[in-house]
Amino acid sequence: MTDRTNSIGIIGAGAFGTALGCVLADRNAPVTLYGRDPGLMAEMAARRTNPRLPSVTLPDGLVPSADDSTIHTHGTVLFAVPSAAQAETATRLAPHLASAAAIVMCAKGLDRETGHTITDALADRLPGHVISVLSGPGFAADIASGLPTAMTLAASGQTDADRIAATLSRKAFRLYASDDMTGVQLGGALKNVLAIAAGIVIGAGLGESARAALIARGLAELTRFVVANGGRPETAAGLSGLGDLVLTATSAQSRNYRFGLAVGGGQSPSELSGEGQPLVEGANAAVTAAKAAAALHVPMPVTEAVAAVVTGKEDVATVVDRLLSRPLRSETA
Ligand SMILES: NC(=O)C1=CN([C@@H]2O[C@H](COP(=O)(O)OP(=O)(O)OC[C@H]3O[C@@H](n4cnc5c(N)ncnc54)[C@H](OP(=O)(O)O)[C@@H]3O)[C@@H](O)[C@H]2O)C=CC1
Ligand SMILES: O=C(CO)COP(=O)(O)O
Repeated sequence: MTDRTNSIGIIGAGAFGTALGCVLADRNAPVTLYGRDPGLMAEMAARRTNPRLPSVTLPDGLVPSADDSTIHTHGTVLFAVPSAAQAETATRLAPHLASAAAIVMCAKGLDRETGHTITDALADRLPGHVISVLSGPGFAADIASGLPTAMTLAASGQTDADRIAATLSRKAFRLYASDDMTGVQLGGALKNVLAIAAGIVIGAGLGESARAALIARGLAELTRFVVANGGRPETAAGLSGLGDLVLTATSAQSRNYRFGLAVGGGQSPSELSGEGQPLVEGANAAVTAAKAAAALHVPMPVTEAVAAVVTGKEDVATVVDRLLSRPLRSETA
């Protein structure tokens, strides 16, 4: 029987929740993976596979479940549902959580209602719980296959961050601890926006030199946004900012990048969104971040351009022309 303080539960049986379950589960320390569809969870338990991560066989220690009533048995609970579902998930699960359970928020986005970090929205709904965030470069398929990955685990206190990072780290899944919750989350949200932009650049045939420029200037605006919101520039330069930006702005494994490729190639953003389409968190994040940046007077030309394109207000040619017409300035200004 697993000790409750060491027991891990994962909410959300999508690609990332399943990958985390694969890397964390052990025959002697099982991990429960909670999904909302009882039929799918029963099928996963029987077939030992998840259609959202088809390349992977689920390890013996991973237990698919649709029964929220056992959530109180876990000392650490990972919320691996998309950004837009995090707040409602917290509200729904609050009565089921053990009072001392540590929460790990695993999505990359912003709270759409408030424009703040998602952990702020969780803290309002889960008083008394330590709330942390897991973010950084790591594709679900790579993590689940046991390939080496490194991500950041942030909590508001370094001691909590160190403890939770130690609980969740494995030999090939290395978590670096941080106390910069804001920097880590804004980096994760904005790298998705920039991955869309990088995909558009390549899809529109603008070339790899233009993409390199986009990545560097995108990192500059990501850093400005992090700092304006109270995060640290070195967090933006770390795994959750630069690290994840490099990964998702250069790999067709990224859904945000693939979305950008299709839009750059002429497809309409509205056709690529909604029911049945892959999750693209950067589209909403672009709109939310552009609004927040305007309120803070932080210049974010790439984010504004992505927001204009994904909402159908402007086409790719128009925003590219505008970006190329910006006055020249000092690189570090
Ligand atoms: N995939 C990856 O490589 C990585 C993903 N992430 C982050 O993880 C988060 C989840 O992404 P990922 O797992 O890939 O996405 P998927 O689309 O693969 O899965 C999303 C999961 O969340 C469930 N879900 C959606 N809405 C709700 C809701 N309202 N209540 C309960 N469950 C819900 C879905 O259930 P259903 O099937 O019933 O719709 C599905 O199981 C994102 O924020 C992403 O940025 C982070 C790092 C890597
Ligand atoms: O965040 C990711 C890897 O670190 C996954 O990116 P996508 O959501 O764009 O697929």
